[in-house]
Amino acid sequence: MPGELREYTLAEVAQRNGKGGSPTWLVIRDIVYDVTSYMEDHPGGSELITEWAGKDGTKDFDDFGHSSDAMRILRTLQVGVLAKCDQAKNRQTGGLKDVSDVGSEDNLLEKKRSKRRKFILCG
Ligand code: HEM
Repeated sequence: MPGELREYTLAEVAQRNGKGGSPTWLVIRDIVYDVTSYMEDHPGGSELITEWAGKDGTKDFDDFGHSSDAMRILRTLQVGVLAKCDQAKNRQTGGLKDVSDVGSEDNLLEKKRSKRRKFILCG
């Protein structure tokens, strides 16, 4: 569908880690970004981004407390969204901000759906 963003698994993102001529992708809050063209312009240096190449850099990105300018640049670099199954995995490994979410009905439903998607998308 036009305008709809492709889903990528963490494994697919990991293949775009800037090595061997691949582009540099990273995940921030379940969105997949291609930051290849921005690396050299990054005020914090390219090394900080390289550290998170092919991975989920949400925590470090947030820890710095980037400005709305940074968010605006980020939006222009979006290439996709993280596959739902991996979003769930991220939450289980500490991405979940609010522990009260864990047992909610929505969350359980989402977990069930995620399991199904896991089978389809993430093997
Ligand atoms: C995930 C890894 C990242 C880390 C750890 C990180 C860290 C930092 C740090 C430490 C600075 C401060 C540099 C200084 O003042 O000397 C900075 C600035 C900045 N970064 Fe990042 N950064 C990351 C990714 C990104 C990405 C992906 C973008 C945008 C596409 C971005 C955009 C900016 C901008 C615009 C600034 C200037 C200050 C501001 O407007 O917030 N950063 N970053």
